[in-house]
Amino acid sequence: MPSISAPSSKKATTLSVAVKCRPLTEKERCRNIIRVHNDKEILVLDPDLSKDYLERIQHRTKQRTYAFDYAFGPSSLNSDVYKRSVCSTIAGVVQGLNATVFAYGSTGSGKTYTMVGTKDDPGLMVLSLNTIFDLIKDNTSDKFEVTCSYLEVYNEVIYDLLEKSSGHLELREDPEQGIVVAGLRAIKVNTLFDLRN
Ligand SMILES: Nc1ncnc2c1ncn2[C@@H]1O[C@H](COP(=O)(O)OP(=O)(O)OP(=O)(O)O)[C@@H](O)[C@H]1O
Repeated sequence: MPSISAPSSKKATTLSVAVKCRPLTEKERCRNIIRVHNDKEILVLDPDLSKDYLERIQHRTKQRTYAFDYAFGPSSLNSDVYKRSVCSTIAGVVQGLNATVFAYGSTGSGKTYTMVGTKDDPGLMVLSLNTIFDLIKDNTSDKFEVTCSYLEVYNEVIYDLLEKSSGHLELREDPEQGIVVAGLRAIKVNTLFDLRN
């Protein structure tokens, strides 16, 4: 079966990609074509159920395995995602490293749920802020300034989700940091979260 994965020679990377398959809605149950194979791979079944056994074994099928740095199934909590794929990145922020965590996906794919979450299943932004403030509390020698913004890039237009009446934001050039978004320190691609010290 064909599979797509990062080259095995690539041992260290500054970019990790995680996939999270949210629980299916009632309407979607008839198109249940995603299987989380293991903690790194998902299988997308051929949605054309009319294909017979012969076609499938002769690879005349659209069934594909996709590999990621992390794969999470419908029963995974946001805290599982956070612990495995984000937590170590956040710790570096308090030591002066820049880090970006963003959610990308189509409408209704679960980006807001993953980033914001609920009271019972807090999202990555909430868990990150908890970690940041815990680390700051433990650090008695440095002074910190924490800023937070929450942006969405939708159809290539940027919106400030903390100030909905602000309309869309413009990109501007910052001579020191390259492109930044409207002077804010966070970006979001239909939910993108950027942490800078
Ligand atoms: N892990 C999950 N467990 C339970 N429900 C979930 C989960 N992830 C997403 N959902 C539900 O799926 C629906 C769509 O999710 P969400 O609103 O987060 O999507 P979105 O990608 O932010 O959509 P949009 O781009 O349209 O804002 C919501 O009803 C949400 O509660």
